Order: sequence, then C-alpha cells, then structure tokens
Amino acid sequence: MPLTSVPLPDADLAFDPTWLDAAQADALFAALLAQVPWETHRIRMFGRTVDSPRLSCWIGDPEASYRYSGTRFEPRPWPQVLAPLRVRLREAASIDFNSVLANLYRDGRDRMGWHSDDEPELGPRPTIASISLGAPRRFLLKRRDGSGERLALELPHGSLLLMRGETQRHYRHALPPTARPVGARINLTFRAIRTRQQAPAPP
Ligand SMILES: O=C(O)CCC(=O)C(=O)O
Ligand SMILES: [Fe+2]
Repeated sequence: MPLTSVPLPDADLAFDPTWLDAAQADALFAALLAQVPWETHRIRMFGRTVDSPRLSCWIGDPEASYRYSGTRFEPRPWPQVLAPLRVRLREAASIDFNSVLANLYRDGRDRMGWHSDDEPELGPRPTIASISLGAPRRFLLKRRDGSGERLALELPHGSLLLMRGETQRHYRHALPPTARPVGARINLTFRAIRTRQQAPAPP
C-alpha cells in the first residue's frame, strides 16, 4: 500500500499499515530481538531519574550521538538487517536518516509517556520514521495547546508512520500500557541527527 496522509490539524502524518510484507516483518522482528543489545535507559521524569519502562538501544552512524531525557547516548553500530531498510526509507521520505532509536515493549505493561521528539539535534521540523513490528499497540497524539485535539492510531506489524513538519511542535505522542494480553512489540524511530559539523554556527 502507498503512504497515505492522516488528517490532523497542523500535523503532517503519513501512514502505510503494510509497508513491510508479513515475511519481511517477521524476519526483521526475529533478527532485531536476537541481535540488538537491548538495555534499560535511564530517563528524567518530574525531576527524578528513573528506569524507562521498556528496553531501548540507540543505533547510528559514529557521529550521531544524542541527548534526551538528560542523558547522552553514543550510538551502537547498525545491525546488518537495518541496512536495506535505511536505503528504502531514504527513498520513501527523502531524508538520509543517520540514527534510529529502537524500543522493545516486552508486554502490555511496557509503555512510553507523553513527549515530543523535539531535541535540538533534530532541528525545528524533524521527520521521524516509525516502523512497528510484533504486537499491534495504540499510538496516541495529543495537541500541546490543551485544545483537546487528539488522535489514536493502531500501529500493526510491518507498518510505517512518518511524522513530519510541525507535528512535534504542536503535538505530544505516547504509547500507553494495555491490560490486554499482548506479546512483544519492537518500534524503530529513524531520525536525522544534526552532527557537530552540520550544526549552525553560534551567533
Ligand atoms: O513506540 C512507539 O511507537 C513510539 C516511540 C517513541 O515515540 C519514541 O521512541 O520517541
Ligand atoms: Fe517519540
């Protein structure tokens, strides 16, 4: 299926529920589960540093280090299985993604709280390409201005969601826990990090 635009005011979302076919998605899920050095990231929440309620791994080109939630992450090298995906995404989104945050939600208790992907390294209008594998989970977007504008999207195995333009500026997103018995889910959020060489000169 082609990427189709998802209507949401002042956001720019494009979605393809079957971007990867089932066989590709199955193979990728199994390879990532086995090969990625999954770890518990420490994140800052309400002034305290706590364990993130999921497993993660920051992967990228050597210069693509990233600071989020008060911690600096040096990238792990790209696993082989992600190389063709990176090429295909570059064509689909016209962006040369140099890094990816991989997340493993072990079961329905693992989750991600409300946030925007608005770190300065991402630039003012970042494109983020989010691939979901494994158990389908609900992804929520909520407008930051308190107007109540919101959207829920079910992200199935093999789907691709692009968040572009002003989406991060106007919306937060979250992956809530679920009481339903669900299996593991892997999410890959490809990002283009501005490296020191590309950063604009200070005034
Ligand atoms: O798991 C997801 O679908 C979203 C993850 C996310 O928003 C993030 O890692 O920044
Ligand atoms: Fe995010």
